[in-house]
Amino acid sequence: MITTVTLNAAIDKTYYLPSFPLGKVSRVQHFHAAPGGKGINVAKVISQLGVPVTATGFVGGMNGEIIRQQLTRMGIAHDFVSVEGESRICLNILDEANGTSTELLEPGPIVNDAALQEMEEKIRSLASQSKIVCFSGSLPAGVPKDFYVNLVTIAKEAGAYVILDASGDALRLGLEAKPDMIKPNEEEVAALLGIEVADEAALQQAVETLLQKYEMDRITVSLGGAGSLAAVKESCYRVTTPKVKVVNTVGCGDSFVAGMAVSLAKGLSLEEGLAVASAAGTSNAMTDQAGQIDPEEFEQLRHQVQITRI
Ligand SMILES: Nc1ncnc2c1ncn2[C@@H]1O[C@H](COP(=O)(O)OP(=O)(O)O)[C@@H](O)[C@H]1O
Ligand SMILES: O=P(O)(O)OC[C@H]1O[C@](O)(COP(=O)(O)O)[C@@H](O)[C@@H]1O
Repeated sequence: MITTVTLNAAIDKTYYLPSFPLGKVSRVQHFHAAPGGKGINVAKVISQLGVPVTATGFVGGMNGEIIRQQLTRMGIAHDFVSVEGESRICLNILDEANGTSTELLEPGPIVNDAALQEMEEKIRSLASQSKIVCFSGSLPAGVPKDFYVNLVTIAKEAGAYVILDASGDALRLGLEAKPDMIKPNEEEVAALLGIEVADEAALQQAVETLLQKYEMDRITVSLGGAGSLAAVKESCYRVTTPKVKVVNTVGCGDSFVAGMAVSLAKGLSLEEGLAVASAAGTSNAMTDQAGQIDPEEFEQLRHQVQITRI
């Protein structure tokens, strides 16, 4: 089993607008709402790839109930910790005229100490039944900035392979617990080392430094439509994804993480894993919803991904 952890679960709402003029009234004709937040998106794609997954995290209020109900309807197992307050809504406004995506992310509920303790116990129990545990996304108020250190440590002690996909302080501090894999973007790599990443050679060097410093198994740096760069102890790879018609890129990173988790759970090689992860990310970019892939397209894309050892 794979466990995904979303400490700030959400309802991801997407408004599809022919145009989005600022300071004007726009009437929304076409919208979509689904359980989201990074880890839940990861769970949705893992499930679409046919691997058993359990989603956990904090949920609260009516939105929390909707998240639980919708995941049940999707056939995704879940085991959340309830908190007071309301789970957030994350709004993505797609302007179809100029192809822009504008995201408005609510802060989410305030988590108390009792819920933090309950979460630690939940991770201990789920990680002991899981090959892979994916921690994804931002921390809601009340969660200490270094909480991922506790959770990553617990999951590793329970014997799981740990993926951490976060940013800012949550990632920087979480690294102290030495997760097995991270999936930063270029900016996050630069921020972690406090450097400027001028070109791909500098990025490769930065990634190798991080890999060594935090004794990780692998780092994949996602580069949007330009693909990704991946490093393990002995080698580094440049991955190029096919050019496609892009509809909505929200959730591409989560789909990539889902592909990586699935390939690790199945014992695939890093190169096979990169093909699966990249194809999942690209397939998500071609759909209008975050955390969704088209199985047929995914299969085709998987064979079109180009991986070069650098
Ligand atoms: N415009 C795009 N065209 C094709 N593939 C994409 C595109 N955007 C993202 N992807 C795929 O999804 C992966 C993750 O996307 P990325 O945007 O880098 O992550 P994040 O959502 O975390 O910023 C990329 O490495 C790539 O494989
Ligand atoms: O938990 P965070 O970091 O606030 O991010 C939440 C948002 O990230 C998303 O999961 C999208 O993430 P990516 O596009 O980076 O994959 C949205 O669905 C969600 O609204």
